[in-house]
Amino acid sequence: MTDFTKTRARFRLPDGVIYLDGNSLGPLPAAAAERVGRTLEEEWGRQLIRGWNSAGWMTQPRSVGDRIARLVGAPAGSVVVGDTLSIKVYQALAAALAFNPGRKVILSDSGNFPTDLYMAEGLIATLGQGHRLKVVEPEAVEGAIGDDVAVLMLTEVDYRTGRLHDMAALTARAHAAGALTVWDLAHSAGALPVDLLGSGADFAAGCTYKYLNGGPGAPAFIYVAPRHADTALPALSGWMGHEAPFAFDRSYRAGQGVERMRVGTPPVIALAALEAALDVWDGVDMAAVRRASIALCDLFITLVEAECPELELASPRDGACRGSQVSFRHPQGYAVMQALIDRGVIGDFRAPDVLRFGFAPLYIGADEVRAAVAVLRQVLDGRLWDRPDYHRKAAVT
Ligand SMILES: Cc1ncc(COP(=O)(O)O)c(C=O)c1O
Ligand SMILES: Nc1c(O)cccc1C(=O)C[C@H](N)C(=O)O
Repeated sequence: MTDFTKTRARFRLPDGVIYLDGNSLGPLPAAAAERVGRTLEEEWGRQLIRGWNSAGWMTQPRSVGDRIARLVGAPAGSVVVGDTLSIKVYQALAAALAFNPGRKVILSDSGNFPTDLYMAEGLIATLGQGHRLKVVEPEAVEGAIGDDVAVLMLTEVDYRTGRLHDMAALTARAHAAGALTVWDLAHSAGALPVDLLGSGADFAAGCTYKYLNGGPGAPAFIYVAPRHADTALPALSGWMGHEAPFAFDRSYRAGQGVERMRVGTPPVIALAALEAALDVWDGVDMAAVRRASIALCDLFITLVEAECPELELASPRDGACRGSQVSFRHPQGYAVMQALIDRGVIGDFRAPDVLRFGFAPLYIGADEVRAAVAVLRQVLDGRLWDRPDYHRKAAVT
């Protein structure tokens, strides 16, 4: 039984804040500062270069990968950590395309996060082999999986609306059509149970700074299905993915299994913060997280629709079809969100008009949902959003 009052106590959240933006950046785990401090003082400070061996820095990408694997339904040894999600999407897509050389279409949807589509376009240009990115509406994906598709590349949970794709069904459909799959789990890992092995996914990648709470700039992870791990082509053939990095061979030989998806030096200090964040997940049951997340999101929808009829639901109503976030539209969405943030309710805004609220049961409960809706009601009733400074867009929204 997961006790969410205990997990809540393991985060440091400022007083007076209701944090509904863990779908963009998770909060600070209370143990992170001490853990990072230890890496700085005891490991870097005292062990110096010896830390690569004695503090386990060099093997951390795999050991941390194994801890994430448990949370996304992947076997130990199939996940490795490093780089950014954009890089990991590129690597996964490149490897998937190389398995299907006779086909030229990468199929994705308009709900995908732009960086995934940009990286696909960049890869297509680099390869120069006549590939084409086909982007359809999310509802049209299944019907668009034809015999020209090399790779189906999707983000499981839509960053704007929270709409959830059926990973197992779409993967099966892609495989039946002779395509491979690449799944972006940015809004899935730590948000809902993911069954990478059971769904048959070929490749997946995700970030650790959202629901996993690894901190700003925390490294990404990549999953390679065990059946592909020793043959997948590592497009970014950096020395850390080499079979023997310290042999300093002139020629590249891909490392064993998922190790070949490593590129360069691991971000040791960021990995220390991520380790502290993953400690909170030890013993947490993803099924319990999912139940609590759906209950919180359902409560939020019910209260907002009852008390704030000027907002229009932009997320699926059925919890089973949604990630762990709820979005509403309002023509003055940006200003409304600034007014909320000023009053301690932190969500975010996605253009053109989406107010986005993430619900992470590890540190958010029903009382906070009720309090957040009461503040939202005040902001709308009093037109508290109607202030010139609330309309001036910041660089990062
Ligand atoms: C679905 C998705 N993919 C990728 C990214 C970004 O990846 P990166 O860590 O490279 O900035 C995000 C969010 O920033 C995202 O929501
Ligand atoms: N990665 C981010 C960043 O570096 C700055 C600000 C926001 C982000 C995000 O993660 C945004 C997020 N992927 C989204 O769903 O919009």
